[in-house]
Formats: sequence, C-alpha cells, structure tokens
Amino acid sequence: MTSANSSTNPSTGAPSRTPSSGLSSDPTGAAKSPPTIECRELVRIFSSTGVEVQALQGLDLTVERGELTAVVGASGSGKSTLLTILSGLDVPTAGRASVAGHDLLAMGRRERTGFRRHTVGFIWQQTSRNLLPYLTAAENIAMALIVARSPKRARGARIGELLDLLNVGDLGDRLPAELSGGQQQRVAVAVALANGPEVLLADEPTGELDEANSEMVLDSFRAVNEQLGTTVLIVTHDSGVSEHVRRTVQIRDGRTSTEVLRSTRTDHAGLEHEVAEEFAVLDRVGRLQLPQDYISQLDMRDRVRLGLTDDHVTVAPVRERSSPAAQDALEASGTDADGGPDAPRTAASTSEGDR
Ligand SMILES: Nc1ncnc2c1ncn2[C@@H]1O[C@H](COP(=O)(O)OP(=O)(O)OP(=O)(O)O)[C@@H](O)[C@H]1O
Repeated sequence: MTSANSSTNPSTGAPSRTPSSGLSSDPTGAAKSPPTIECRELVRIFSSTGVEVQALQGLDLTVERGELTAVVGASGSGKSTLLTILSGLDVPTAGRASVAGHDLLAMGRRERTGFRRHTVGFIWQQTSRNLLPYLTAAENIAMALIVARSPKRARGARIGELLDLLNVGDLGDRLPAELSGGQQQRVAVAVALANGPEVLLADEPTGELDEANSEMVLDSFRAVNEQLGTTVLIVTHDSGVSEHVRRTVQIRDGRTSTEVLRSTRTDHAGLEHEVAEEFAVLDRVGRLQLPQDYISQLDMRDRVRLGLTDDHVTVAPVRERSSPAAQDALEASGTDADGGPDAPRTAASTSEGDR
C-alpha cells in the first residue's frame, strides 16, 4: 500500500516525526536537533554541447541525525548527482542543501575543504577507488588519519578499533589485492570513518559484490550506524538494500517519490515482526508522484480527477465519453464513465485507515 506520509508513525500509530516532510518539530514538544541532511527543491542542471540535462528536479530530502537511509532509483534518476552534492564535490544549480549545519551552496573554498576533511566520509562503488593499492589495510587507515591530522600517538589504537568494528581485525597487514571485494569495501568504510565524520555517504557500495559480500558490507554500515551513531546515506539501484535499512527513499526523475519504512512490532504473543510500509512522498507544495504501476493499471493519462472525503483523497482516471464501447464496458462494471463518484479508488490516499 502507498499512502502519503504526513502524519502518523507506521510503527506506533502515533504522530510521527515525518522524516521526508522536513519538519523538525517534535510531537512530544521536546527540543529536537536539526536534521543532519536537508535538501529543499534541489536542482542540478548539467549543460554540455548545448544540451541541458536536469539531473535533479526539485528534490526534497530530510535525514535526521543517526538515521541509516538508502536512496534507491533506476540508472539516471540522479542518485550519484545527489551524493556528489552532499559530499561537497559538486554544487547544485538551485535550491537549498545543508549537511551537519554546513550550507552547501554558500560554502567557501576553505569551509568546503574542512567539510570534506572532517564532516563527511565517502565510499565509492569501485573498490579500487577507495584504497591505495600499495598500502596495507592498516596503512590505508593510517593515511586517512594523517590527512585528518589525528594525533600520532592515538593512531595505532584507532586503527585497531576501526578494523575490529568492521570485522576485518585480522586483515590489517594485507594489501587490497589480497582481500576479497567485500573485505576491501569494509576496509574502505574504516578509512572513511578515520576522520570521525558525522555523516557517511556511500555510492553503490555493493555494486561490484556478490550477494554474500553485499550482505556483509551492508551489515557493516548497520554496525557503524548503531555503534557510533554516524548518520549513513547509501545510494544504490539495488532495491534489496531496503531490507538492511529502516528507511528507503526512492528517487524517480530527479525527485523523491516514495519511501519504505521498516519497523519492528511485537504481537499479542510477544513475538517481534519486521514490518515494511510504503509511503508516497508529499512535498511542501502538495505534489506527489503516483507509482508507475498504478498509473498503468488504471490507464491514467494527462489528467485525473481528485476527490476529497472526510479523511482521504481519491485520484481517479478520467475516461473519454466519446467511445460508446468504452462507455458500455464501464457502465457494465458499475463505474462512472468520467471517473466520478463511482470510480475505483486509486493509489493516492491520505486516509488514516490506509496507514
Ligand atoms: N557531468 C555531467 N554532465 C552531463 N550530464 C550528467 C553529468 N552527470 C550526470 N549527468 C546526467 O544526469 C542524469 C543523472 O545522472 P546520475 O549519475 O546522477 O544518475 P544515477 O541515478 O546515479 O545513475 P547510475 O545508477 O547509472 O549511476 C543522467 O541523465 C546523467 O546522464
């Protein structure tokens, strides 16, 4: 089921903290820290040889401190563009973006360098891009500590801690070529954590790995998130990643379209169950994207009819009146020809009962 995520927490049924809405008010009234990542109406236009490509088309995204989030989307949907902006490697064309209190559009060169050195850690898809091939795993981490100007005397202990945290404690003396792809990525996570970043960003970190290695790497992200409290954002085209994170945001055509939130619920017998619920993202001006399969199934095109009831909104296809055959078929099925009051209920709903 897909519903707009504007008011309840799916795991408790209580008023939620609405992760995608961008609101930072706490329903309990307690003061709440600002989101670690916040994007509003983010636009990135690339111009090359006279052709403009809108990679991001007004993207909204809010990630609270300490969240572990995956951003998934098809090839070309804008995932890497978003990540290079959040890591300070690229600057958006318009909109607002901030990470750990740094305004990514207003940052000067010096702040940007400091931001990349101390605030964010980055993991690339290509295992070979993350590690220096002629240094051992431990030396790669040491190099990152030197760049971060970590005190020399603390480095040995920190390297050991990071290798243990990433479950590669016994592999510190190996060169990257002597490690499996999954082990290399786990060392890469350790390198990215060396500067003690508030935010860890990963671009397709499992893209070159088989299933078993992917699982291990994703478990490492979870361990880092839970044990260090680091905010983690992973972008991937692999929708299977959503099973490893509590929150998955789907990007379509440069904008966030849906979110899957996973939670643990306890039944009457005291047994715990993982529950995943899908929500449509409603932006600040009321726009949402209907899932493509809903649109196809109901053959919705160009315009739809909206209806407001006490507690939900309906979206119904508009049928052409001109075709008598279609009219007959619709009447036979008990559906109003123009998608009026008898029209079937469709995807978009803000009904409390639907959540
Ligand atoms: N430097 C660039 N110059 C021109 N167009 C670009 C540039 N970078 C990205 N694009 C375009 O922007 C769009 C989004 O690209 P992006 O790499 O962000 O998508 P993606 O979702 O990460 O795709 P993939 O999963 O294939 O890596 C694409 O149409 C791409 O061709």
